[in-house]
Amino acid sequence: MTAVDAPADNLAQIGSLVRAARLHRGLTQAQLAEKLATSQSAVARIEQGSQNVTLEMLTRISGALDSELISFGPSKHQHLRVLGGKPLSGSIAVNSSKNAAVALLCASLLNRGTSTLRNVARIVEVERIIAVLRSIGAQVEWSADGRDVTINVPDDLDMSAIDADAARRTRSVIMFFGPLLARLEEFELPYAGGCDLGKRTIEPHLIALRPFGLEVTAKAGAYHAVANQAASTDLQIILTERGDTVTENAIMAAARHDGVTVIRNASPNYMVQDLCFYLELLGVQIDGIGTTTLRITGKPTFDADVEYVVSEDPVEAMSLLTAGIVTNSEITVTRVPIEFMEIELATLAEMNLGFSLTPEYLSHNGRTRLVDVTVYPSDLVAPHDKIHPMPFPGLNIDNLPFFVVIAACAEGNTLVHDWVYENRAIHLTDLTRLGADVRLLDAHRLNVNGPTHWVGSEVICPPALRPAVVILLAMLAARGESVLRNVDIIARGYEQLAQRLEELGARIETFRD
Ligand SMILES: CC(=O)N[C@H]1[C@@H](OP(=O)(O)OP(=O)(O)OC[C@H]2O[C@@H](n3ccc(=O)[nH]c3=O)[C@H](O)[C@@H]2O)O[C@H](CO)[C@@H](O)[C@@H]1O
Ligand SMILES: C=C(OP(=O)(O)O)C(=O)O
Repeated sequence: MTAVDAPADNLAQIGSLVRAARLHRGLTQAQLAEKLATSQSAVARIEQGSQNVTLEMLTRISGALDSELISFGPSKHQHLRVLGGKPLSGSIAVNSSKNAAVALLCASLLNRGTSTLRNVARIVEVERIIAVLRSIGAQVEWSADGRDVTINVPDDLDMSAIDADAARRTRSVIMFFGPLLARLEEFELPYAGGCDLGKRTIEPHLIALRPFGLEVTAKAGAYHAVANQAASTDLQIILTERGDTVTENAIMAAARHDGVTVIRNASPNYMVQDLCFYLELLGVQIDGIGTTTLRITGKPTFDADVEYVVSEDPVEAMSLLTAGIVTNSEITVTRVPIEFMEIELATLAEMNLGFSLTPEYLSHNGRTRLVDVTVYPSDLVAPHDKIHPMPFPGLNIDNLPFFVVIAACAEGNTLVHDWVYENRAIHLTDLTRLGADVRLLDAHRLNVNGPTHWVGSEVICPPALRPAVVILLAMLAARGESVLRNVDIIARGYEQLAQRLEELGARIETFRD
């Protein structure tokens, strides 16, 4: 039987599919191994994407899990059928964050020792960065339970072997610039991609990294980077934008810079804090974590075996709370990183949402403050003022789309202003297909008139992560049957979202054409 000689990215995707289907069936790796007459470690390797699998094995796995894992011929997208209009109940925990995980994976390039990242979300964005790391020579392994990742980076990286396809499908790969500039004199990175949110510049990254000696020219399909001497030992970096990944790039460059770097207008957002906590474990001294001015004392080499537990995702917290709010349910979302949800909750309080919080407790990283939030059925009203995002501390840019579906449930008129992305607001007008009155005033502003009498409908998933989830959540509110087509993009940022919502009582069925 022929082995599927697939690129690492595909093997990782097959592994993720196997794991998702196994968990959906409620089987352990050992139970699946028994059905397949193989060992648990073989199942673990398949799920890690670290083993070529035969077509025969794939067919057997499909049979054992009663799930079509691969199809031949034209690709078959995944769709969701939702039977909505029913209240949810129960409790659900927030998963660890996509944006911290990708930053930490990029930062592991700085370390010569073993970096173990615990509690990593098994999502496509993470798999893509792992595929890129593996392609240039890093050893990246998932633990048997699929929660932890260990990374070992060799002294010599082979940038010519980079998995350009995986790299081009994520924007996060731009965070290779910061750690690589201290390791390599010259390298190329494919142009970074991501969701369809309109143009996203990398200019602030190039400005921030220039004082460290990085010079970048754009060539056909790739950035050509040359690392020169840094401008001086002590550096002052003033960011032109308080962006998250640009701050992370500057921090990673500063960590390896032999001197003191002061970064001003830094983003103090959650993923930046996670990155700083990991670098502290590596021995980098960072003053000002959680503020807009960071003072970093770098080190030319790192050779430490470190473990870091990734913190909880505020955007997933917002997504799960929204599921409860739009279905007018009482649900509890546990492990909410409260520092990054305060403004969202204050805005929701102004909209008359009833909710309660437990006392704070610490995340497994020992640093991030968590609470459990219970939301109650409420008669929502539109806020007096427009809702708009700001770099942290402000209403999170990625949480804004959830306020559109919430505003559609509220009595009155809400203006939502997404000044950040050129092309994200438009995707939310798909809510009109489910009965909402959402009008695009211009590329950045939406007028939402509620409350909505939601009705089930069929919608093709927008090519943007958060708007896609917003449509799914509106379908939970909509009476009758809805179909959301081509939902693959949701797996970029959410692990098992449909299945986890089902645990709250949502009725969602996954199917393919
Ligand atoms: C992997 C990761 O961590 N991704 C997050 C990160 O992406 P990332 O850091 O890549 O975000 P971008 O650099 O694309 O910034 C988003 C947009 O905001 C604009 N901008 C940003 C800051 C600012 O002070 N002024 C300004 O105008 C940028 O020009 C851009 O249009 O931050 C975004 C904004 O929080 C989030 O949506 C992404 O989920
Ligand atoms: C825009 C987002 O992420 P990225 O930067 O990965 O595109 C997001 O998470 O909504």
